[in-house]
Amino acid sequence: MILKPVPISAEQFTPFGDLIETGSDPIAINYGYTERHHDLASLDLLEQEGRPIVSIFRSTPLPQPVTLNVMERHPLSSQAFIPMGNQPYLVAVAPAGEFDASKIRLFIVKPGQGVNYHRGTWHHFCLALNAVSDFLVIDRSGKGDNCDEVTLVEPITVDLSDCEESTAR
Ligand SMILES: NC(=O)N[C@@H](O)C(=O)O
Ligand code: NI
Repeated sequence: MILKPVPISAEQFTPFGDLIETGSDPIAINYGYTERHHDLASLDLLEQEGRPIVSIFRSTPLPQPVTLNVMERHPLSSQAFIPMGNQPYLVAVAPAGEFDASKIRLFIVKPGQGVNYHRGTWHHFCLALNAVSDFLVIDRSGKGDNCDEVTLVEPITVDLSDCEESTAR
């Protein structure tokens, strides 16, 4: 199957999680020298005495044409990725619940945008593009098996041919 990514939007990502980006009504703090773009993601990290943790994922781009063979979910927690560099990246998601490959959605995400997968949202592991890319990751440490993985019966080839958002920065 071939999929073309579409630019992510908060509305289109709502079934899967939160889009983390600056908005139009920040709170002025620090004597007006800082805009607080407040409370952007619903973190769900405490299940079964879970502990929120902050990590950095240094991700190497998959060879092109990018081919997706697996999807995963975290049944016990959310997982947030905030890019630390200037490269776009890909996000592949499917609704929580029984995995349905026909419901996979593929997004291209700008360097200034992060994503927070809600608990149980199926997603592909971190998909850097163009260059090795660092992501700040907020997820859960704790008891229990928190990663289910499925292998795609039909791998997905990502078509970036006319995706101007995917070009290197
Ligand atoms: N395995 C791991 O910590 N990372 C994945 O969950 C991922 O979504 O990249
Ligand atoms: Ni994950």
